[in-house]
Amino acid sequence: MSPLKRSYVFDFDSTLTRVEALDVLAEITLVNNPKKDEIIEEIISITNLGIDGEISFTESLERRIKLLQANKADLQTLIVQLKDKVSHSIARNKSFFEDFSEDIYVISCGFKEFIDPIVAQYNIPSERVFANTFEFDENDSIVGFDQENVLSTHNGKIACLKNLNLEGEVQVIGDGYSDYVTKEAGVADKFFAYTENVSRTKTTENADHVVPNMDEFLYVNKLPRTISYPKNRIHILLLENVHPDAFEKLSKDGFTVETVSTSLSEDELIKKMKDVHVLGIRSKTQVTKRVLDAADKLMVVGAFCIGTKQIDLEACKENGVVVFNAPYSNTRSVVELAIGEIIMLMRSVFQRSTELHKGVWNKTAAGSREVRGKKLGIVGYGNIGKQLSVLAEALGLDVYYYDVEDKLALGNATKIEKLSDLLAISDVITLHVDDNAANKNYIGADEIAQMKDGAILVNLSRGFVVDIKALKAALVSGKLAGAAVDVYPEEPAKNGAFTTDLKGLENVILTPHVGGSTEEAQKDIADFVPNKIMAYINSGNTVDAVNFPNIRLPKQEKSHRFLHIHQNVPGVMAKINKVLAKYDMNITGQYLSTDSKVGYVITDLNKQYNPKVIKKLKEIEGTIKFRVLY
Ligand SMILES: NC(=O)C1=CN([C@@H]2O[C@H](COP(=O)(O)OP(=O)(O)OC[C@H]3O[C@@H](n4cnc5c(N)ncnc54)[C@H](O)[C@@H]3O)[C@@H](O)[C@H]2O)C=CC1
Ligand SMILES: O=C(O)C(=O)COP(=O)(O)O
Repeated sequence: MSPLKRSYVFDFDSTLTRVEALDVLAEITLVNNPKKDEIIEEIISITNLGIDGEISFTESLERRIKLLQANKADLQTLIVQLKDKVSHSIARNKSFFEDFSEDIYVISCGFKEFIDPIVAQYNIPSERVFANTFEFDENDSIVGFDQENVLSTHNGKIACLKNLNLEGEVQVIGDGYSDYVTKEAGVADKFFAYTENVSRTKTTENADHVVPNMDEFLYVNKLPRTISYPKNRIHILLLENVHPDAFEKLSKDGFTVETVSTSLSEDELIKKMKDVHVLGIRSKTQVTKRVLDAADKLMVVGAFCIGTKQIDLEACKENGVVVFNAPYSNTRSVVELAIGEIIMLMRSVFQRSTELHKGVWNKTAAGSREVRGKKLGIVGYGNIGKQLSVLAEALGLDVYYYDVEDKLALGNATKIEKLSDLLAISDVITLHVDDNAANKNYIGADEIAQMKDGAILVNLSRGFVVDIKALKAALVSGKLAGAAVDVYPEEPAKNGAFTTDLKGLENVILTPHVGGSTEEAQKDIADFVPNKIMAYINSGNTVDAVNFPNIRLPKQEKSHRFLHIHQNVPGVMAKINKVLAKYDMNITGQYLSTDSKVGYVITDLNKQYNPKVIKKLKEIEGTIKFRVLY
């Protein structure tokens, strides 16, 4: 059976290019006109009236041309600009236009003078471009257009297509109502509403398919494409009020992104995970084995924070799910809050403030001390502990630290070998250990007893690190002069009611886990984590993954990329390469990295592949996940 003959009829403005060409021409011709903005606004509104069918197209064209005051030289400038404004996914799939050139037509109510040179780059010859033509006067000024051309008239595209009488299935791809009506009139078999640049309800609600880009169009039609699976089909779920920049960035890259402002319970999450490819969370959402087992399509979890113990990292690995976090973005914010709280506690500022709020003036120096010269004991000298060390020293604090790992002292900080020694000498103890479960109740009654009388405790790490009952007892008895607590053993999934045993105690600063909640930190995280997610989804790069072998293989031109995640058992690589050899595939790059449980291999191949090879690779025993990138 011969393959179905198809003709592909593309619109030009806002479909093949990201812009309406006459709007761009207006920007060029009106550059020095004091009424430029007003006129451009008028042109845009006339353009839209015409596209939506509110006024006749001829009228829209006449009115716009009059306002434009353009000439031939302006058209040259326009062409140069339009060459840079081809729709991204069209440019990405240039080979489709080259390979299917004979079946591709452009029917536009724009003008051949600027369309021809743009689409010629895509191998579409002038004879398959149907559009209007300008009329010029003796000074090369544009004074009108060829009124005989059907495309200058209302519903001109219908007449044009009818005249062409194209063979086979006629598919029209465009963003405007005038494109849709070809289907309605029966001269097109299928209408694809193209929404990469603009989405018009009147067009999308009537379409056979709404295609957000060329990848989706090619996917729906089972045509060759540069991306094997259109990104708009990749569903990203962002929980816990992740900064909106993440939504922007990921949507702009073509993914379908859904946001939820709160965390979700295990059962709620399980219900949602069926169609989720990428999950973004912060410190609250528990990504358990049950959640992962319900998430067949899941490829990545992005922790938009530092801590990752809320995620079952081993189960992720076993399911071939890569986890990224943002290890640095919010560290400075935590450090600044710690410094501020240490000063506030040393000065008893919250007591004085609370008294005054209640109408009591209590001017006193009792229990109010400078930080200068006091001993600060940092427990956990990691990314946060180290930065705090430097800033605290600049304030005149005498810095000591204890870490289970051998960490180099920054500045004049002094390393202490035993926690008990650090507890005994410090005026302020601040906790910055990691979220490892082994740190549960790390600071309990015994440790507090070892602290100086009247010392201060700050916890911005994890709630379970401190035994809250022991802390309360020490604050009530006066053993400790104050505390700042940002994190709690149990934290709510969303904003609202909350209580803790520490509520109501004097000189205790309570904050709702906001150590890393600054605009700067959240913005930076919303840049950092999406970059990691995109690098993995788009090219297979796992550098900086917290649970996975780290690989980056530079992109190679004109190659296909296969990603294979498998159990790390002997012989899998040999089997992969045997399958590739059997199907005569030429490997141009291959990189394998393993850890004790999984192996991850990226293979680049420079030949068209037989689809059977994919099936065979998926069938290899021990395969966890397999993906073709391009
Ligand atoms: N309150 C908030 O909003 C935020 C809290 N955090 C929490 O802050 C903590 C520290 O973060 P980073 O400095 O980025 O982590 P990190 O991993 O860079 O440093 C942690 C350090 O603690 C040390 N450590 C672990 N257990 C220890 C123990 N029992 N005794 C002594 N040292 C120990 C480690 O060796 C490491 O040097 C983490 O728990 C993180 O989740 C981080 C950001 C925001
Ligand atoms: O980065 C971390 O580990 C934090 O504790 C901050 O978490 P959050 O993003 O504020 O839920």
